[in-house]
Amino acid sequence: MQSENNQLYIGGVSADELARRYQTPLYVYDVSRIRATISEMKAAFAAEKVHYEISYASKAFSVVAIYDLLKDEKIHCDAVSGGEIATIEKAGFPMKNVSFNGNNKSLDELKMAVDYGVGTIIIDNFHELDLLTGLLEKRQQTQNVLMRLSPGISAHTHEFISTGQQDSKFGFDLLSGQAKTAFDQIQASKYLNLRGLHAHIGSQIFETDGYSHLVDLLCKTAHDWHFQPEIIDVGGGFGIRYNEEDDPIPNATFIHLICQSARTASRQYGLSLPEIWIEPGRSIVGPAGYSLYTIGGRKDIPGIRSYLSVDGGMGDNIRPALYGAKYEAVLANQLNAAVKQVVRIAGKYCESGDVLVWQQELPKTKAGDLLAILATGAYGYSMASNYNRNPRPAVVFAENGHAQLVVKRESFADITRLDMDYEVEND
Ligand SMILES: Cc1ncc(COP(=O)(O)O)c(C=O)c1O
Ligand SMILES: N[C@@H](CCCC[NH3+])C(=O)O
Repeated sequence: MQSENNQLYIGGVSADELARRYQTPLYVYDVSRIRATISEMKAAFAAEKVHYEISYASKAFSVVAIYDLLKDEKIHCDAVSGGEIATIEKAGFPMKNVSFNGNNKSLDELKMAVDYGVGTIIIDNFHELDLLTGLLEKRQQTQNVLMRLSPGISAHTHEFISTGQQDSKFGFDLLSGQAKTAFDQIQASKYLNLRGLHAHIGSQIFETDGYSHLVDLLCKTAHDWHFQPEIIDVGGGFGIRYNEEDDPIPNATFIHLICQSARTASRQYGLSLPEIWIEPGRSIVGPAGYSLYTIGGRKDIPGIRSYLSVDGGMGDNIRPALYGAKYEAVLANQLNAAVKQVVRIAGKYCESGDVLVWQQELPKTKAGDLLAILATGAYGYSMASNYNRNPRPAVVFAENGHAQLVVKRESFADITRLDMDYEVEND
């Protein structure tokens, strides 16, 4: 965390100046931190001397500015909806470097992907397989695809963000044999070019075992199917630090172990080492993001607790309410002042569960002070809502002392824009 004169700085710009210029609540990204993470990941792969691709998972944070940055960093990205593809297209991001995941892609979304020339479609289920094959046949066009497997591996993470277990809506089920049936169908189609296998075991993962098992399983499956994959894609999920309870494994360690496992498994199953793809979202943008809020009201309940309310909440960060996620906050305008209180930081939404930090030590605070919640760069803006008709905050990118507004704050006019003007008929 950068600080100067007891003030929080983000990308070389003081939080105070950011709040004055753009108001609060505000999402701010430290752009050089995103670049550093990508460089760290690239260096880890380069050290392994493997062919690889880092495909940023858009769901973590999808706006034009992030794709501009990824273009600059020359990595790929993964989309899961027509809306994300439209945002990627607006950024002029090379479509050949885009993959398309999702467990219920509509025909319109598949058409959009094929029309735009999305590089890789990651086929998830039989319905999609039929839709895509029909579409390509009509157009007499071929498409590069991966197959998403449901590997039956449970990562130790929150149930709602664990995706690799057998009881999951994602991917072709391996254990029941459905995946093999799908594989045969894909291989039999002259419109589908199957480049490899994909699986994702979950998110916010703090151990490496799941990935080693997964790599082994993907290679063993390929071997059993007499298939030499060009690619194995092990998904995303690398855990990050939100508060002091989190002790994440460095991205480079995950990558090293994934590559080592791939080497071992390829040798064991008689495969040439495939290209290794990862799909990290949270680990690329999460630690680089800050949410700035202005402190408002306070409620002290004797013998119970104190609530500090801020001008945002579950509409800009649903994760504490949805997953019980724990964050850490700092008093941005008194960064190093001594701790004087323990408070619960609540939002302004009409829900008791609208909490941003369950238990936070802070210096003495007063209304008007600036609070920053750390590591909110992933699944904050991307999961934001207009609950209680609150406008979504603006997004600012800060780098080398320069701040750039990249998404405008919503106005009340934006909030009411889609409500139709209609005549009420009185009879
Ligand atoms: C298929 C797939 N890839 C990548 C990700 C990104 O995960 P994370 O943001 O934890 O890296 C997800 C989300 O969990 C996912 O479902
Ligand atoms: N939205 C989740 C992670 C995404 C899981 C999707 N596979 C979170 O905030 O942690």
